[in-house]
Amino acid sequence: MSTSPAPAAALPTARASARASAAPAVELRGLVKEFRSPSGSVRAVDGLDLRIERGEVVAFLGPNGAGKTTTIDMVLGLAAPTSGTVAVLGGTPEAAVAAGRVAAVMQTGGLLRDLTVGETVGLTGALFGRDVDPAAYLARAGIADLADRLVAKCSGGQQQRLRFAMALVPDPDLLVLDEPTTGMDVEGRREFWAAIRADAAGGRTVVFATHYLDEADAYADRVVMVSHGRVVADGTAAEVKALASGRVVSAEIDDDATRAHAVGALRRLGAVESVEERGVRLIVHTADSDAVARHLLTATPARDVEITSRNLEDAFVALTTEASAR
Ligand SMILES: Nc1ncnc2c1ncn2[C@@H]1O[C@H](COP(=O)(O)OP(=O)(O)OP(=O)(O)O)[C@@H](O)[C@H]1O
Repeated sequence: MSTSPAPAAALPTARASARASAAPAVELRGLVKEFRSPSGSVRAVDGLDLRIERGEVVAFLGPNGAGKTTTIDMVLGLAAPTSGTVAVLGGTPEAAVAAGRVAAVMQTGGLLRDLTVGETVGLTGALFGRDVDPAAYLARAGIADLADRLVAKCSGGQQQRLRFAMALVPDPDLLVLDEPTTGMDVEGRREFWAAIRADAAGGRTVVFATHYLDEADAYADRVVMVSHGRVVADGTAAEVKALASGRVVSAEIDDDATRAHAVGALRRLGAVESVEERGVRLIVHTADSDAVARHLLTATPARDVEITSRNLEDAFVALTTEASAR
């Protein structure tokens, strides 16, 4: 009996075949950005290391002022790092942008209100020296029916999908979106992300900044959580949620020496993230509240034991607050 080799796995595009051997889409090493002002200096990005492979859809998540936009500006070559390095598709951001290999969808700007949606895409093609068929790009952005509408008459969500259509014109390897759905209603967000995900299925690398945990959860393969200019969590949404979805166990131990001994023992228990003392009360953040409660009740004279859940938002605050305390 003869055997034939297994067929090669189907690759959606030539882009996908280039992935394995190619340089990462983004590689940030020891990235620092300081802004100086008369009132002192702000370290917006504080030693950020991040490697994004080709074809990944990555959410860059963080509270206000975490450094998301500043990092994105450096990836797009719009700002220079104070120190550290930025490599995009194996070269400088400027080279990648000039070659049309990186495109961005920002929150505002970039549109002329008196043009129609179709004319806007046509003009974008002209800027790249290409005669493009706007209808094809509008269809991919899910706004084929808006070709003749004036930009000024489009809703915020429709304008964002138009920015997305424009970003597709150079067929970039890397698409960067900075808080693209801010201000959109639920339906607008869903339609916007459906268009992005459909496009990313072809192998394009997508990096987006957002405040919305649910958006990162639903649409990203990987979530990078930043706070105070540093990465505080990095993994799949499920992994980050698992990190974030612990419980808080608290209890009181009156005697100082016994409490200090209990703190040490709790820190040695598996699945304990942190132990904090507030007066006689111990506050324990943990992924295994049963084990912590059992320990407190059986191995210590703890009383008034309480177990409470942390929701994702609480956990996000906890993770980002821990980062600022370090
Ligand atoms: N040009 C600038 N001059 C001085 N400080 C700046 C400048 N740009 C940003 N910052 C500061 O750097 C920090 C990070 O800002 P950045 O806009 O990158 O955060 P962000 O995570 O994008 O926040 P947001 O979610 O609010 O958009 C903030 O403290 C901000 O005030």
